[in-house]
Amino acid sequence: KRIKLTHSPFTVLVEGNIGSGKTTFLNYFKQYNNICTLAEPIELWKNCGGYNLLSHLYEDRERWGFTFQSYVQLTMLQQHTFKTDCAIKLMERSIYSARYCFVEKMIRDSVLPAPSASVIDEWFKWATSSAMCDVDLIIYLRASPEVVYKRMRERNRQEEKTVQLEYLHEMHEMHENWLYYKTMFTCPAPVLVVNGDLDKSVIVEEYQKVTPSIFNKCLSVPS
Ligand SMILES: Cc1cc2cn([C@H]3C[C@H](O)[C@@H](CO)O3)c(=O)nc2[nH]1
Repeated sequence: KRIKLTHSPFTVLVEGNIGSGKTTFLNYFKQYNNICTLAEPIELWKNCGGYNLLSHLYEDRERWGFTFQSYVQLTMLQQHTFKTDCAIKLMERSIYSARYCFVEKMIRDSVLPAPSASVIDEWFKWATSSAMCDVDLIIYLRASPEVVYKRMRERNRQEEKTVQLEYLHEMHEMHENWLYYKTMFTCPAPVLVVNGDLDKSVIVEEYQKVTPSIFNKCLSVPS
Protein backbone atom coordinates (compact mmCIF):
# COMPACT_ATOMS: atom_id res chain seq x y z
CA LYS A 1 0.00 0.00 0.00
CA ARG A 2 1.59 3.29 -1.07
CA ILE A 3 1.89 5.79 1.78
CA LYS A 4 0.90 9.28 0.77
CA LEU A 5 3.76 11.67 1.53
CA THR A 6 2.14 15.00 2.33
CA HIS A 7 4.93 17.48 1.83
CA SER A 8 4.32 20.62 3.80
CA PRO A 9 6.76 23.36 2.79
CA PHE A 10 8.63 25.57 5.22
CA THR A 11 6.10 28.43 5.28
CA VAL A 12 7.28 32.02 5.68
CA LEU A 13 4.99 35.08 5.97
CA VAL A 14 6.02 38.58 4.93
CA GLU A 15 4.03 41.00 7.06
CA GLY A 16 3.99 44.78 7.28
CA ASN A 17 2.06 48.00 6.81
CA ILE A 18 0.83 49.33 3.47
CA GLY A 19 3.92 50.45 1.57
CA SER A 20 6.44 48.70 3.86
CA GLY A 21 8.09 46.91 0.94
CA LYS A 22 6.49 43.47 0.97
CA THR A 23 6.25 43.17 -2.81
CA THR A 24 9.90 44.23 -3.20
CA PHE A 25 10.88 41.61 -0.61
CA LEU A 26 8.84 38.89 -2.36
CA ASN A 27 10.29 39.76 -5.78
CA TYR A 28 13.85 39.49 -4.41
CA PHE A 29 13.19 35.88 -3.38
CA LYS A 30 11.71 34.96 -6.78
CA GLN A 31 15.31 34.31 -7.87
CA TYR A 32 15.40 31.05 -5.85
CA ASN A 33 13.72 28.16 -7.63
CA ASN A 34 13.03 26.25 -4.43
CA ILE A 35 10.84 29.06 -3.12
CA CYS A 36 7.17 29.39 -4.10
CA THR A 37 6.21 33.07 -3.69
CA LEU A 38 2.53 33.96 -3.26
CA ALA A 39 1.79 37.68 -3.63
CA GLU A 40 -1.21 39.23 -1.87
CA PRO A 41 -4.23 38.40 -4.12
CA ILE A 42 -5.13 42.07 -4.51
CA GLU A 43 -6.25 41.53 -8.11
CA LEU A 44 -8.94 39.16 -6.80
CA TRP A 45 -10.05 41.79 -4.27
CA LYS A 46 -10.26 44.29 -7.14
CA ASN A 47 -12.34 41.88 -9.21
CA CYS A 48 -14.63 39.56 -7.27
CA GLY A 49 -17.32 38.57 -9.76
CA GLY A 50 -16.66 41.89 -11.49
CA TYR A 51 -16.87 43.99 -8.33
CA ASN A 52 -13.91 46.01 -7.04
CA LEU A 53 -14.26 45.23 -3.34
CA LEU A 54 -11.12 47.18 -2.48
CA SER A 55 -12.58 50.30 -4.02
CA HIS A 56 -15.89 49.75 -2.22
CA LEU A 57 -13.99 49.28 1.06
CA TYR A 58 -12.30 52.65 0.93
CA GLU A 59 -15.46 54.35 -0.33
CA ASP A 60 -17.54 53.12 2.61
CA ARG A 61 -15.78 51.00 5.26
CA GLU A 62 -18.92 50.54 7.35
CA ARG A 63 -20.95 49.24 4.43
CA TRP A 64 -18.27 47.06 2.78
CA GLY A 65 -15.92 46.12 5.63
CA PHE A 66 -17.46 42.69 6.26
CA THR A 67 -17.81 41.91 2.55
CA PHE A 68 -14.19 42.80 1.91
CA GLN A 69 -12.63 41.02 4.90
CA SER A 70 -14.80 37.97 4.33
CA TYR A 71 -13.41 37.63 0.82
CA VAL A 72 -9.87 38.41 1.99
CA GLN A 73 -10.15 35.55 4.47
CA LEU A 74 -11.24 33.14 1.71
CA THR A 75 -8.41 34.18 -0.62
CA MET A 76 -5.86 33.93 2.18
CA LEU A 77 -7.14 30.46 3.08
CA GLN A 78 -6.72 29.48 -0.58
CA GLN A 79 -3.10 30.65 -0.40
CA HIS A 80 -2.38 28.89 2.91
CA THR A 81 -3.67 25.63 1.43
CA PHE A 82 -1.99 26.13 -1.97
CA LYS A 83 -0.04 22.95 -2.78
CA THR A 84 3.55 23.34 -3.92
CA ASP A 85 6.49 20.97 -4.31
CA CYS A 86 8.86 23.79 -3.39
CA ALA A 87 10.75 23.37 -0.14
CA ILE A 88 9.72 26.89 0.92
CA LYS A 89 6.46 28.82 0.55
CA LEU A 90 6.77 32.60 0.95
CA MET A 91 3.39 34.36 1.41
CA GLU A 92 2.64 38.07 1.34
CA ARG A 93 0.40 38.67 4.42
CA SER A 94 -1.84 35.91 5.79
CA ILE A 95 -5.10 34.93 7.44
CA TYR A 96 -3.37 36.05 10.67
CA SER A 97 -2.68 39.66 9.63
CA ALA A 98 -6.19 39.71 8.18
CA ARG A 99 -7.66 38.89 11.62
CA TYR A 100 -5.13 40.46 13.99
CA CYS A 101 -4.42 43.69 12.11
CA PHE A 102 -7.17 44.62 9.66
CA VAL A 103 -10.29 42.98 11.12
CA GLU A 104 -9.18 43.90 14.66
CA LYS A 105 -8.82 47.53 13.57
CA MET A 106 -12.31 47.48 12.05
CA ILE A 107 -13.73 46.06 15.30
CA ARG A 108 -12.01 48.79 17.33
CA ASP A 109 -13.25 51.50 14.95
CA SER A 110 -16.79 50.00 15.11
CA VAL A 111 -16.60 49.67 11.34
CA LEU A 112 -17.53 46.02 11.77
CA PRO A 113 -20.72 45.38 13.78
CA ALA A 114 -20.09 42.81 16.52
CA PRO A 115 -22.29 40.11 14.89
CA SER A 116 -20.28 40.46 11.64
CA ALA A 117 -17.00 40.30 13.55
CA SER A 118 -18.21 37.09 15.24
CA VAL A 119 -18.85 35.43 11.88
CA ILE A 120 -15.39 36.34 10.60
CA ASP A 121 -13.87 35.17 13.88
CA GLU A 122 -15.66 31.80 13.74
CA TRP A 123 -14.28 31.21 10.21
CA PHE A 124 -10.83 32.28 11.46
CA LYS A 125 -10.91 29.95 14.48
CA TRP A 126 -12.05 27.02 12.35
CA ALA A 127 -9.44 27.67 9.65
CA THR A 128 -6.56 28.03 12.13
CA SER A 129 -7.62 25.12 14.37
CA SER A 130 -6.46 22.54 11.81
CA ALA A 131 -3.04 22.33 10.10
CA MET A 132 -4.30 24.25 7.05
CA CYS A 133 -2.61 27.51 8.06
CA ASP A 134 0.62 26.36 9.69
CA VAL A 135 3.44 28.91 9.59
CA ASP A 136 7.14 28.44 10.41
CA LEU A 137 8.57 31.98 10.28
CA ILE A 138 7.31 35.56 10.06
CA ILE A 139 9.35 38.37 8.49
CA TYR A 140 8.11 41.69 9.82
CA LEU A 141 8.97 44.58 7.50
CA ARG A 142 8.92 47.28 10.17
CA ALA A 143 8.59 50.74 8.66
CA SER A 144 7.64 54.18 9.97
CA PRO A 145 4.22 55.55 8.99
CA GLU A 146 5.77 58.65 7.38
CA VAL A 147 7.95 56.51 5.11
CA VAL A 148 5.13 54.18 4.04
CA TYR A 149 2.78 57.13 3.51
CA LYS A 150 5.26 58.70 1.09
CA ARG A 151 5.67 55.40 -0.79
CA MET A 152 1.91 54.82 -0.89
CA ARG A 153 1.44 58.25 -2.45
CA GLU A 154 4.22 57.63 -4.98
CA ARG A 155 2.76 54.23 -5.87
CA ASN A 156 -0.53 56.09 -6.35
CA ARG A 157 -2.93 53.12 -6.22
CA GLN A 158 -6.35 54.45 -7.33
CA GLU A 159 -8.22 52.73 -4.48
CA GLU A 160 -5.88 54.18 -1.83
CA LYS A 161 -6.36 57.82 -2.82
CA THR A 162 -8.39 58.55 0.30
CA VAL A 163 -6.03 56.77 2.73
CA GLN A 164 -4.61 59.26 5.25
CA LEU A 165 -1.36 59.26 7.27
CA GLU A 166 -3.45 58.80 10.44
CA TYR A 167 -4.77 55.45 9.16
CA LEU A 168 -1.20 54.30 8.42
CA HIS A 169 -0.18 55.29 11.96
CA GLU A 170 -3.04 53.21 13.33
CA MET A 171 -2.23 50.23 11.09
CA HIS A 172 1.40 50.56 12.18
CA GLU A 173 0.31 50.25 15.81
CA MET A 174 -1.74 47.14 15.00
CA HIS A 175 1.34 45.53 13.44
CA GLU A 176 3.55 46.63 16.36
CA ASN A 177 1.14 45.20 18.93
CA TRP A 178 1.00 41.88 17.10
CA LEU A 179 4.54 41.36 15.85
CA TYR A 180 6.90 43.59 17.82
CA TYR A 181 5.62 44.16 21.38
CA LYS A 182 3.44 41.03 21.08
CA THR A 183 0.97 42.48 23.55
CA MET A 184 -2.01 41.35 21.50
CA PHE A 185 -2.81 37.86 20.23
CA THR A 186 -0.34 35.05 19.76
CA CYS A 187 2.28 34.91 17.05
CA PRO A 188 1.91 31.68 15.04
CA ALA A 189 5.69 31.54 14.45
CA PRO A 190 8.96 33.27 15.44
CA VAL A 191 9.28 36.84 14.11
CA LEU A 192 12.36 38.36 12.42
CA VAL A 193 12.28 42.14 12.10
CA VAL A 194 13.59 43.78 8.92
CA ASN A 195 14.13 47.55 8.70
CA GLY A 196 11.48 48.48 6.15
CA ASP A 197 12.54 52.16 6.17
CA LEU A 198 15.70 51.36 4.20
CA ASP A 199 15.76 52.53 0.62
CA LYS A 200 15.50 49.96 -2.19
CA SER A 201 19.12 50.67 -3.09
CA VAL A 202 20.46 49.25 0.20
CA ILE A 203 17.72 46.96 1.43
CA VAL A 204 19.22 43.82 -0.18
CA GLU A 205 21.87 43.72 2.58
CA GLU A 206 19.00 43.76 5.10
CA TYR A 207 17.31 40.87 3.25
CA GLN A 208 20.50 38.86 3.42
CA LYS A 209 20.36 38.99 7.22
CA VAL A 210 17.19 36.87 7.19
CA THR A 211 18.04 34.63 4.23
CA PRO A 212 19.79 31.99 6.40
CA SER A 213 16.66 31.71 8.58
CA ILE A 214 14.45 31.29 5.52
CA PHE A 215 16.69 28.58 4.09
CA ASN A 216 17.64 27.03 7.40
CA LYS A 217 15.21 24.13 6.87
CA CYS A 218 16.91 23.27 3.58
CA LEU A 219 20.59 23.87 4.38
CA SER A 220 22.23 21.30 6.62
CA VAL A 221 24.56 23.97 8.03
CA PRO A 222 23.66 24.81 11.64
CA SER A 223 21.63 28.04 11.59
C1 LIG B 1 -4.90 40.12 4.95
C2 LIG B 1 -5.32 41.48 4.55
C3 LIG B 1 -4.67 42.25 3.61
C4 LIG B 1 -5.38 43.45 3.55
C5 LIG B 1 -5.19 44.60 2.80
N1 LIG B 1 -6.05 45.63 2.98
C6 LIG B 1 -5.87 46.81 2.15
C7 LIG B 1 -4.64 47.59 2.50
C8 LIG B 1 -4.13 48.08 1.16
O1 LIG B 1 -4.73 49.33 0.84
C9 LIG B 1 -4.64 47.06 0.16
C10 LIG B 1 -3.57 46.10 -0.32
O2 LIG B 1 -2.85 45.56 0.74
O3 LIG B 1 -5.68 46.34 0.81
C11 LIG B 1 -7.10 45.56 3.90
O4 LIG B 1 -7.84 46.54 4.03
N2 LIG B 1 -7.32 44.43 4.61
C12 LIG B 1 -6.46 43.38 4.46
N3 LIG B 1 -6.41 42.16 5.04
